[in-house]
Amino acid sequence: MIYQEESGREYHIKTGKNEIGKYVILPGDPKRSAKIAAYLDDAKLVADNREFVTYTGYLEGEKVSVTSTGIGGPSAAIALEELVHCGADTFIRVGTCGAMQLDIMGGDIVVATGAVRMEGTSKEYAPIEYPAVASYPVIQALTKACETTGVRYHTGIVQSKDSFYGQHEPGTKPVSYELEAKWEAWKRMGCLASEMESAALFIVGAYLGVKVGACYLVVGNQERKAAGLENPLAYDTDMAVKTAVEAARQMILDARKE
Ligand SMILES: O=P(O)(O)O[C@H]1O[C@H](CO)[C@@H](O)[C@H]1O
Ligand SMILES: O=c1cc[nH]c(=O)[nH]1
Repeated sequence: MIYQEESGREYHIKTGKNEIGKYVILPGDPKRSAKIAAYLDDAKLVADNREFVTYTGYLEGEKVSVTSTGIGGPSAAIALEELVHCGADTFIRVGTCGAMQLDIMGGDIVVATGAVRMEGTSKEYAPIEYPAVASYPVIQALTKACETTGVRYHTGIVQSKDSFYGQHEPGTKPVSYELEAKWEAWKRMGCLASEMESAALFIVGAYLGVKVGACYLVVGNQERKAAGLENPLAYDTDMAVKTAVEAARQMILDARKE
């Protein structure tokens, strides 16, 4: 890679090859990295550059890393590419999302099976006809983890976009005609929730031949609010974090049985 440092460290995430596990948990928020690392054994801070904060520790004796991706597809794609250079091959995004269907409440967990590509990054990797799909073993591990913890969860398609305020205040944007019409279409197609990184991660993961899945805390549901229904808000990501960590543990144990 043209910008790799002489030390072998990656240009943006500043990690080297033997510092990263095969399994990596990917929060968006850099402050979430330390919270996730607390669930690993013997976790150590490996690198802290820009939005990319990386810890590496162990689960069931297997090296596992955590790297934050920041907000949006561009930085998430960079993190994924550079982590793959460092030897990682299985990724779990753990994020937050806003629900779109009336039966989904703040505090629930959503597990993505795929993502609508209403963002720019994935279009620089694959033609728009190619679907952004989560990896089946990661989906399975995440749903099993939700069953184990007993959390209320939903599995299905999420929508990834670039503009947070285009989701929440579409009518204020000059392209409101497009944002509002498409939001209605995603809802009618059964999209569960909206977030910002998964489509890029699923497409870059498919291009690189690695496994990627995602789960999210539902912060709130603007559709419930619009319908005049109760709309509890939730900000504590701990259950989503536990779900992602348990899914990683599950995949590590399953790999040993094979
Ligand atoms: O909580 P994270 O992982 O950052 O995920 C969601 O929160 C951010 C927007 O508030 C976007 O990154 C979105 O995808
Ligand atoms: O509503 C939300 C909540 C989190 N992240 C988003 O992108 N949207």
